[in-house]
Order: sequence, then structure tokens, then C-alpha cells
Amino acid sequence: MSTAIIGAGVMGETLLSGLVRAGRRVDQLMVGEKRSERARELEERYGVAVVSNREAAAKADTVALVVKPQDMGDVLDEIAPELRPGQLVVSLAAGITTAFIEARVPEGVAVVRVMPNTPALVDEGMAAISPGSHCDEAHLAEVEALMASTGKVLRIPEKQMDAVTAISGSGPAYIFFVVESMIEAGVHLGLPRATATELVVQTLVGSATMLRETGTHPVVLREQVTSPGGTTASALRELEVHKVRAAFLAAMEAARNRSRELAEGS
Ligand SMILES: NC(=O)C1=CN([C@@H]2O[C@H](COP(=O)(O)OP(=O)(O)OC[C@H]3O[C@@H](n4cnc5c(N)ncnc54)[C@H](OP(=O)(O)O)[C@@H]3O)[C@@H](O)[C@H]2O)C=CC1
Ligand SMILES: O=C(O)[C@@H]1CCC=N1
Repeated sequence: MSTAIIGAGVMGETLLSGLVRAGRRVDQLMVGEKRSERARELEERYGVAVVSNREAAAKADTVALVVKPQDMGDVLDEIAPELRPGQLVVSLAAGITTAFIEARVPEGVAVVRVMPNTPALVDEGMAAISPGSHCDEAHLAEVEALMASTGKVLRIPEKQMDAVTAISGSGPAYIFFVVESMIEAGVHLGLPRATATELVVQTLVGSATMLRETGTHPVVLREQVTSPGGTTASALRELEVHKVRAAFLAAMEAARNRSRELAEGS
């Protein structure tokens, strides 16, 4: 089964590299990319064939669309004449609905929507997938296998996609923002930057591993760290005073709303 990736930016390359790491034969992969310099870079790095979008759509069994949501309409108009019943179109774009895609491709082309995230680059991705209306179990299982090569996969109803985008799609950026903030705070407290970075990164990895391996509720894990009258309680009080919890809620609502706007084409 051949797979084409149209749009080889950050997420397109993440998907491509995951497929290569998972042992997909490079001669079964192809890339459509607008920027010729970027296309050459990927050709050299992976030995993958870079072709026109139309050729990719004509030749591949599965066509993964990884362009910006704002470019999706143009790309679909370009490739639609090449698509045929039985092919599978997988969209990784935020906001873009399966109905939007189905309205622009020939009848009988199956569509699956995916919301991946960048930790897929280290095989720790979280991808949510939703079927379009002409998609059967085999199509969904195929996309599940495609995304499982880079991490976990969850099937969700499409109506949850905007919220999922706000959590796991954009989520790595929130975590990196917190990490960056903690490192800066460490430097402010007088630690060398390298020391602060090592402390923060290992604390993050250790905490994430505890969450995953113990399955214990985060509130319980937080309470275990919070000694009565101790340092953690003092720190957590400041986070509450500065409304960090409310800030996360507002941030994720904003991301969810932006995903809805992208669906409207703005
Ligand atoms: N980055 C992330 O963490 C995540 C991204 N996504 C989704 O993935 C998609 C891509 O995002 P991202 O990789 O960050 O964006 P990028 O801008 O890095 O990648 C998109 C690539 O597609 C190229 N492109 C634009 N138009 C065309 C075209 N007509 N034919 C072929 N290539 C084209 C772009 O070129 P140019 O720059 O010249 O326009 C660019 O190289 C988006 O829809 C986004 O919502 C989903 C989850 C996470
Ligand atoms: O910021 C964005 O729009 C994309 C979608 C989720 C993560 N990055």
C-alpha cells in the first residue's frame, strides 16, 4: 500500500519519519511539497520521491493531507480530479471537517480526520482519529495502524475534535512553555542554566512516567509532594493566586474556539 504525504512541513515530516522508522519501504512513500528547497531536503534526508500533488493523488492508495487548514481548499481542488473511489484521504489539519473534504472529493473516496501531535517524532505521539461518512472499519484500522507507528491512537467522535485539538494537538506547546518558565525561574534563583534545564526535564519525565505507570490521579500525586507547612504548599498557593488553573481553562477554550474558526475558513 503506497502513501503520499502532501505538505511536508513540521507535521508532514513527523509523519514521514515515523513511517520510515516503522519500517515502511521508502519506495511506497511519496511527498508533495510546495517549497522546492524543502522538497530537496526531504529527498536527501529520507530518499523519498517528491512528486506533484496531482501525481501523488493519482498514484497513492492513501493520501495524507498535512497542509495548513487555510490551504486545504486549494489542495483539494487541485487533487480531486486525480482521486478515485477506493482511495483513502487522511487529513491531519486542525479544524477541517470530514464533511468539508467529502464535499470536494469524488464519491467513494473514504476520508479520515486525524489530530496528531509533535511527540510523534519520538514515537510518543497522541493521535485522535474520526471516520468520515463513507469510511468503513478497514479504513479506520488502516489509519490506526498508520498513526500507531508514532505513538498512541484513540478513536473519537468527530464532534470532540476541536476539544482534542486544544488538548493533545496544541498541548506539547503548553508543556514546553511551562518547562521554559521553570528553567527561567531556576536561573533567577541562581542555578546555572544547564543545571536548571536538567532538573526540570527529568522532573517532567519522572512525573509523566508516574502518571502513566501508576495510573494514580494527579491530585493524589500532587498531595504526596505537598508536605504540611512545606515548600510545595507555598509554591502552589502562588500558582492559585496567579490563577494558573483559570489561565489553562481560558487557553484551551481559546484553542478550541480557534479550531472552530478554522473550520469556517478564517
Ligand atoms: N505542528 C503541529 O504540532 C501540528 C500540526 N497539525 C496540522 O498539520 C498541518 C500542517 O501543520 P505544520 O506542519 O505545523 O505546518 P507547516 O507550515 O510547517 O507545513 C505545511 C507545509 O505545507 C506546504 N504547503 C502549502 N501549500 C501547499 C500545497 N498546495 N501543496 C503542497 N505543500 C503545500 C507549506 O509550504 P508554505 O510554508 O510555503 O506554505 C509547508 O511546507 C496543519 O493543518 C496543522 O493544523 C496538527 C497537529 C499538530
Ligand atoms: O497550532 C496549530 O494550529 C496546530 C494544530 C495543533 C497544533 N498545532
